[in-house]
Amino acid sequence: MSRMVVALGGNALGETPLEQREIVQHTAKQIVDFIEEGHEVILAHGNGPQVGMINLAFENSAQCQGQTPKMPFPECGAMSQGYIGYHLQNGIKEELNNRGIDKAVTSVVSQVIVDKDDNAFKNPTKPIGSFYSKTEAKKLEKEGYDFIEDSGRGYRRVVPSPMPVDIVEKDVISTLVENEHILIACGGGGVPVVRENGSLKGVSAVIDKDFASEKLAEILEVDLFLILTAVEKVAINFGTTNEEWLSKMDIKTAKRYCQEGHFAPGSMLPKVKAAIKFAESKKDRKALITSLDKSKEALLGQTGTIIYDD
Ligand SMILES: Nc1ncnc2c1ncn2[C@@H]1O[C@H](COP(=O)(O)OP(=O)(O)O)[C@@H](O)[C@H]1O
Ligand SMILES: NC(=O)OP(=O)(O)O
Repeated sequence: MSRMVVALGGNALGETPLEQREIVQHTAKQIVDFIEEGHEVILAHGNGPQVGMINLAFENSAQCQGQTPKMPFPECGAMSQGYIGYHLQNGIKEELNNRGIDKAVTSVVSQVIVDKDDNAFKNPTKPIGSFYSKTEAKKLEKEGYDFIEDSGRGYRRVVPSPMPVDIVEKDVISTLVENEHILIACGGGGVPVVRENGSLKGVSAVIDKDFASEKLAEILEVDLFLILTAVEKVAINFGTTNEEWLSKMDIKTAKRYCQEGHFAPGSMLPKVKAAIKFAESKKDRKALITSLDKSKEALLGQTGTIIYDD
């Protein structure tokens, strides 16, 4: 048995509300398998497509109707946490009930402190929302939005993504975990906030959920940081004829591969960097990157990519 933070990627959630509810049923089964095996699970999740959808809906509505207020970005992030947490906690609770397991499942709307002087505010890198064609992206750039090409999958809007410094609700999160609640926290990387004159102020950004989950994993002193995404393993020379899928990387090798540019920024690079950060935070800590569907085999050491301190 181990305590683990599980970071869920986009493919564990889906894009539309209907799709998300259906996909989450499948995700919940895998998560409850971990719980049934005796693991203590704390879930974090992404929100790129969802926060983009919420923000765009409010912008379109404000333009067309003139009745809906413009929704600030931190509020959009908080809405995405509530919306995804609602589906996840119900999906997991239902699966627990089906298996006769009596455990409480709770989502905590989490705020994550960032540094107001983080360079990320000058250089937007975090893809949000859906994919656009090059022509659509170029048109929207003229309206003031920033776009990047995302891992060969099309163009996506990007927003600043500062690094997490601390988690505001860390004490309540720890208490709930100690009391054996199944917890969903730091959804979408947490609502980014800065401290200003003794209060918290939301800022327009999306924190990378891999880095926020890593912070959560350190605070909760978990044994394993499990990053679940669309691929079973991490590759070097990804998408080329020399592609090589990796079963393990020690920290030094992983850092070298990062420098050599093997991992795409905004997708695999933050996962590998977060995994390195966790593995080097304390002796014997390791991170595992794999897909949701292969996670059981990966926990048995049969697949996935382990990042460890040798
Ligand atoms: N070196 C690499 N090895 C494996 N996958 C990579 C690599 N570089 C980029 N990727 C892409 O990164 C994707 C995972 O990132 P992303 O979809 O942004 O994550 P998330 O699961 O958090 O939503 C993979 O599905 C793959 O297409
Ligand atoms: N906040 C965040 O990292 O979301 P995605 O994982 O969906 O990009």
